Amino acid sequence: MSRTFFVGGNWKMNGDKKGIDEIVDFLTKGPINSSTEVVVGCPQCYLIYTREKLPSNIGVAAQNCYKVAKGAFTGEISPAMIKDCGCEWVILGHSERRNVFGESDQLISEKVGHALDAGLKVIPCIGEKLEERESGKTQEVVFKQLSALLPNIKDWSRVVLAYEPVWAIGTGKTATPDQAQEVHAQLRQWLRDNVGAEVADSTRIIYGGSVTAGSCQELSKTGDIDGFLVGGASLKPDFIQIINARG
Ligand SMILES: O=C(CO)COP(=O)(O)O
Repeated sequence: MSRTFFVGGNWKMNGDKKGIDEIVDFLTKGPINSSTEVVVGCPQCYLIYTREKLPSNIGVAAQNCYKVAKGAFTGEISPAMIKDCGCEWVILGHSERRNVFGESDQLISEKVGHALDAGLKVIPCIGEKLEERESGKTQEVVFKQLSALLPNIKDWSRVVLAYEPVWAIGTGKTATPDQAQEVHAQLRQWLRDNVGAEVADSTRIIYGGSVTAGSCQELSKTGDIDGFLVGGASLKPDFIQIINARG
C-alpha cells in the first residue's frame, strides 16, 4: 500500500506578517514535489492571512482548538471557526500542549473527536519524554496515548498520526532512523491489532523532532515513516528540501 508522503510545518508561536510573506514566497517558488502533501500549522490569528496568501496545493492547519463548536470558553477557537477561516486541518495534542499547558490524554481525545466530527483533518501528536525512553517505557507511553484517542476516531482517513519524541523536539537531537522506525512500526502494528489491517496500512505516521534538511532523507527511507512534522526548519527555505526528501 502506498501512502502519500506528508510533510507538515509547525510554526508554533513564531512569525509575523512579514515573516509569513517570506515563507509564502519560498513555498510558492518551491519547486515542491507534487506527490507530497504539504500542510503548515500557523498561529490562530494568522489563519486567514496565511490561507489567502498560500497556493491552494498547500494546506493550512491550526495548532490547537477546543472540543465544542461554540460557547463561553474565553481564548479558545473551535473547529467550525478554523473551517470558516478557510482551513481544513488542526494539530492536536502537541507535546507543548501536553507539557506546557497540561492537556490530558482524555481532553486531547475529545478534541480530536470533535474536530473530526466537525469535518477537519487532524494531526494528533504523541511521544515519550527522555526519562520514559531511558527507563524503557517508550512503547508503553505511546500506546497509552494512542489508546486514549481510539474511542473518538471513527474516520482514520482524515487522521495523520505524528510521533514526536519529546527529547527530540527543539533540541537538535533527531531520533536516528532506526529509533524512529522502531516506534513507527510498533504504532502501525498497534493499529493493525486494535483497529484493523486497512487502517494500519493506509494511515500516515509522520516523525517530528529536530528534522533538518540534513536528516530528512535517511529518515524518509525507512518503511514506516510517511513524512515529517517540522518545527524550526519549517520557517526557513530548507523546508523545501524536507518536503522533497523522497525525491
Ligand atoms: O515539535 C515539532 C513539530 O511539531 C518539532 O520541532 P523541531 O523541528 O523544532 O524540533
